[in-house]
Amino acid sequence: MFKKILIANRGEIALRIIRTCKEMGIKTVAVYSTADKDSLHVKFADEAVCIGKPQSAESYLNIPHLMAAAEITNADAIHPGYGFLAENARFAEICGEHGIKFIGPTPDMIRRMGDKMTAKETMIAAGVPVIPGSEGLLQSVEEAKTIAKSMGLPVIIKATAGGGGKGMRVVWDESEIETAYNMAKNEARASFSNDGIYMEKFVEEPRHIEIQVAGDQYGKVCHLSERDCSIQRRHQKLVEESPSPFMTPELREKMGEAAIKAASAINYESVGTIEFLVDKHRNFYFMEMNTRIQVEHGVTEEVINFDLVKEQIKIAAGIPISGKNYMPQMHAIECRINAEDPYNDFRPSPGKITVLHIPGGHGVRVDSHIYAGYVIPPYYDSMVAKIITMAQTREEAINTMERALSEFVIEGVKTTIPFHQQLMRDENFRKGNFTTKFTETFKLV
Ligand SMILES: Nc1ncc2cc(-c3cccc4ccccc34)c(N3CC[C@@H](N)C3)nc2n1
Repeated sequence: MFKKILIANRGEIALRIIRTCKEMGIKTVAVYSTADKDSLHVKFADEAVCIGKPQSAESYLNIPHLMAAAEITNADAIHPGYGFLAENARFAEICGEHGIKFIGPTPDMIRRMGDKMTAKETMIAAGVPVIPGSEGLLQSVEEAKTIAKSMGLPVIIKATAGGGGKGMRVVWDESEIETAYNMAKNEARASFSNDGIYMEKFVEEPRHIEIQVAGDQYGKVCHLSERDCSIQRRHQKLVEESPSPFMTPELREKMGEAAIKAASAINYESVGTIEFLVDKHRNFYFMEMNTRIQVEHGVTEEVINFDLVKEQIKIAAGIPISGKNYMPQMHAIECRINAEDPYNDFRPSPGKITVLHIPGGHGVRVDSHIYAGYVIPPYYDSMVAKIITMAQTREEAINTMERALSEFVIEGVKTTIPFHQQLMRDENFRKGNFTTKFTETFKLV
């Protein structure tokens, strides 16, 4: 087992990883930019190293600075968290070259799943349902027109180096295809230095249901049930829950089996997530595979009573997984609380927290790094807390969330708490009647 882990991240996920390391008796090294010198993860870690200026490129994305921090503290492993370098194959490779264990899958797995067309081809070969579309990357506008004609509109053009909604264009009319093709290609080249694009039939009003998976170094793979992440705004998840209100035992069985096929196809090693689109007829299609621990991993932890970060560290240390699959024993809902103004187009609202009261009580988990007097920096993403509530039924979990949100006091900055309070009271939400289009018609009053 590792003696010392450097956490190459900040905020709540850095704190989350430090907590599990402490329980495992593993020493921790925090890294921080000059803007994060007063952050909680710095205070909770056994050691802390300043790795540079506030801009991520000068600090949390700066591989030489991170490797130097790992060397001088003699860390034997690095946990990347999510975001930043968590899915950067080159970073994983460099860790290996320095004899430091990257806590995650191999660079090859990261690279293959990071290329969306390669990921899709891998899934087709594994017999996992994928969304109908072009075979391989589009080679010309003419080809795009031919495929769109044969599939019927609407279609969606995606960047193979994109993901998470970046580099996607939905086409509703044949006349738009040429423009959409050229713009998608140019945007992909500009954003990802890779202009590979492909086309799919657009699945209208889908749900986004993802399956948590884990695999060890010995070829064993399991699934740890689903999360419904359909409530999103501009591809930013806002609310996640498990079990999905749209799930049936048969669908869970089939999606779990498909997720295991997907992970087994690449001999997956670490924790990961298989994202599916589910249409109104409960047909499901592989969308993407995430090779990292995700923001919303706590929802799964609470419904199956399991520490996913501990599992990820044990897998990296070569410990075999049990291989058993897990089904939800509870209902859990997570609201992401961002320092943004929901009455002003969710504009970021950094600044000093003058008054703070964190909710508690039965069925409430809050993962957060903020404290009274903490100054939320403007340089990083705006999430300041995740409230997770769990209960025997979905209705009770929603009621507990409403109660917890009403207790949550954050003064000095604006937050999305009012948005979530209204969402919990929304009739369609309470009925589980929502798709990824939900927020397009949900207006905060
Ligand atoms: N063929 C096909 N049809 C519908 C889709 C719908 C989504 C999607 C998924 C989740 C939220 C969305 C919000 C607006 C537009 C699209 C989505 C989607 N995503 C969004 C980000 C990435 N995970 C892939 N891919 C799609 N692909």
